[in-house]
Amino acid sequence: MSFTRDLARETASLRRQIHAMPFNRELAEGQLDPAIFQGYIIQDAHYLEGFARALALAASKAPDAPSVAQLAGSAAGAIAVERELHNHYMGLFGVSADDFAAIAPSAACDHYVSFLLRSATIGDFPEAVAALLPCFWIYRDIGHEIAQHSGSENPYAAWIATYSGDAFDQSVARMLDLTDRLGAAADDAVRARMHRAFARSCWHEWRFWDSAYHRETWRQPEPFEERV
Ligand SMILES: Cc1ncc(C[n+]2csc(CCO)c2C)c(N)n1
Repeated sequence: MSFTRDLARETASLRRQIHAMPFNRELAEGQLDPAIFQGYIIQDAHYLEGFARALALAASKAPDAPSVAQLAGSAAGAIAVERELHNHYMGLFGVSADDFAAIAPSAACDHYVSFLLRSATIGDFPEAVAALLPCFWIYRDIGHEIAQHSGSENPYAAWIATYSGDAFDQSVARMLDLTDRLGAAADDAVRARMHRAFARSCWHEWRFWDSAYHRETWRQPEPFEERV
């Protein structure tokens, strides 16, 4: 069995739950509250920049030139493709660059990005790749599943088309292939770290949608009077 099949089997339950999340079900039906999608897309723009940085850091650790080119290319592609998608939706919702700059990353976004950056800096190359994989793989599966039963009149059609398109499929296939090769060459200790990093990122994907759906903000302490 390939290494990525193993990863899929271990995270099957969480991945099924991601498909069943109200965010994704309502998005598929075109019924997702635009305010929720707006909050999501703003957080996703923050996420994307951190994700591209993590890809670029991982690229710098790659053991061969084709892998450097693949990951650095995905970093550039992530910024380009997603900027287009985000500009489309931010324009539609009337979110200006200043509005965006005034909204800080959510706790879920910050946590996910920090995890990816940590994996790409402190982790070794296989671990970094395993942490980066769910972002590709889960979005492809969600994109395809939603595209199967969603009409062109769906307000989220541009988002759905991005993640169910051929160009994206190809970059996911390359990432799966790289992970399989790394998993096959790894010893047990490295493989265990890859499994852990992959599962943690799958959880972060779940958390990112959950937090967007509930429009979560940072918890703050109650204000209190200082006694002097
Ligand atoms: C939280 C979150 N996770 C994954 C993606 C999907 N995604 C973002 S960049 C990229 C690589 C190539 O474009 C992919 C697949 C997202 N948008 N938001």
